[in-house]
Amino acid sequence: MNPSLSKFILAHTPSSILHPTPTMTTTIPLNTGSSIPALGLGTWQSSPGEVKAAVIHAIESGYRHIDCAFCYQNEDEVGEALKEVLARGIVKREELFITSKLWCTFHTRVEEGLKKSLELLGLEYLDLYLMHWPVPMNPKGNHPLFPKLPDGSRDLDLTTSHIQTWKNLESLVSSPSPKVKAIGVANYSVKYLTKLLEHATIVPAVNQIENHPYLPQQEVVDFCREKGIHVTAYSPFGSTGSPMFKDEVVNEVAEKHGVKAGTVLLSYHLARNSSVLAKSVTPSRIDENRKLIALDEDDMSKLEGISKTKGLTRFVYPPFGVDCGFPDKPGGVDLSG
Ligand SMILES: NC(=O)C1=CN([C@@H]2O[C@H](COP(=O)(O)OP(=O)(O)OC[C@H]3O[C@@H](n4cnc5c(N)ncnc54)[C@H](OP(=O)(O)O)[C@@H]3O)[C@@H](O)[C@H]2O)C=CC1
Ligand SMILES: O=C[C@H](O)[C@@H](O)[C@@H](O)[C@H](O)C(=O)O
Repeated sequence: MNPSLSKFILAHTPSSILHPTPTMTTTIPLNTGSSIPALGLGTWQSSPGEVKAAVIHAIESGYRHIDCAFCYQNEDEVGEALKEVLARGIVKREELFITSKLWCTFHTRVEEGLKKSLELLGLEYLDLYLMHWPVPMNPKGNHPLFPKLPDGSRDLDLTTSHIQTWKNLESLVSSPSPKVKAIGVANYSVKYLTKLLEHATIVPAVNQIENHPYLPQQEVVDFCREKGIHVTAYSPFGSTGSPMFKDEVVNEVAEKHGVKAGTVLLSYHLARNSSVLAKSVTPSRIDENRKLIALDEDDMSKLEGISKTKGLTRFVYPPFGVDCGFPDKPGGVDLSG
C-alpha cells in the first residue's frame, strides 16, 4: 500500500479499534517501521539507591520500555539494572525499548552526549534518542547541566539553533553503524515542530510531551498525528506526588470501571493512540500501574471536560526564560528559528 495512504488510515483509525483491550505490552507503530510499547517506566527524580531496584522490579513484572535521560543523573544505576536483568536472562536486549535524551548543554556535542548515555547505560544502542528540550544551553558555563548567568537566569547558548541540533541528530541515524534506532524530540509545540519540519530530512519518530487531562495539548497531538509523529505522554499523574489522583472526575470514571485513578490516567493515553510514561520507585505502585483499560467515548468526554472547566495546569516548565510556543506559557525568548 502507498505509505502515505497507510499513514493516513492509521492516523484516522480510532484507537478503540487499534487497541481494543490495551495491555502494558501493546505496541504502537512508529514512522521508522519499528514500534514502541504503550507503557514505559519513568526514571526522572528516581533517586540513586532506588532506581536500580525499581528498574529490575519493573522488567521482572513485564515492563519493556524504560525512559531515561542524561540529565536525570541516574543512568549509571539504570545501566546496572539492565546489566543484571540481561545477565539473568529475564529479557533479551532486543525485547527492551530504551530511550535516552540529549541534554541542553550538549546541543553542539550530539555524538558526545550519546556516547556518555550509552556508556552509563552499558548499552550498544538506544531504541530512541530524543532532543530533551529545543533549548541549547552554554556548554562551557558554570555548571555542566544547569549553567547560570550571574543574575541567576539560565545560561542559554543563543549561537546555536535546535534545527542545527536536529541535523546533528539526523547524522547519528545515517552514520554507517548507527547506535540509535530512532530519533525524536521532546517538549515541542506546534510552533517549534513547524519550524523543525521545514528543515528536517527525517521526521521525528516521537514527540514526548507533558500530557494528561489537565493539559491535553490537543493541538500538538493532532499536529503530530497528521505528520506521522508518535506522541509519548509524560507526567500522567501530574508528576511529583501524583496530584491528579485526587481529581473528582478521574475518580468518577475510575469508580465506574472498578479501577484506581491511576489506571484511568494511564488508559487515557492509550485511547489517544499515545504511549505513556509512569514513574515510580515503589514496587507495589510499579505493579499497580501495569493495569490499563479501554475507556469509552463517554469517559473520554468527561476527562476532556476537566480542563475546559478548570483551565490548564502544566506541572513541568523549567525556568529557561524561553517561549517554547505553548499557548498556556507565553513570554520569554523565541528560539523557534
Ligand atoms: N521529556 C521530559 O522533559 C520529561 C519526561 N518525563 C518522563 O516521564 C516520566 C513520568 O513523569 P513524572 O514527572 O516522573 O511523573 P508521574 O506523573 O509519573 O508521577 C510520578 C509520581 O507519582 C507517584 N506514583 C506513581 N505511581 C503511583 C501510584 N500507583 N499511586 C500513587 N502514587 C504513584 C510517584 O511516587 P513514587 O515514585 O514515590 O512511588 C511520583 O511521586 C518521568 O519519570 C520521565 O521519565 C517527565 C517529565 C519531563
Ligand atoms: O525530563 C524531565 C524534565 O524535563 C527535567 O529534565 C527538567 O525539568 C530539568 O529538571 C530542568 O530543570 O530543566
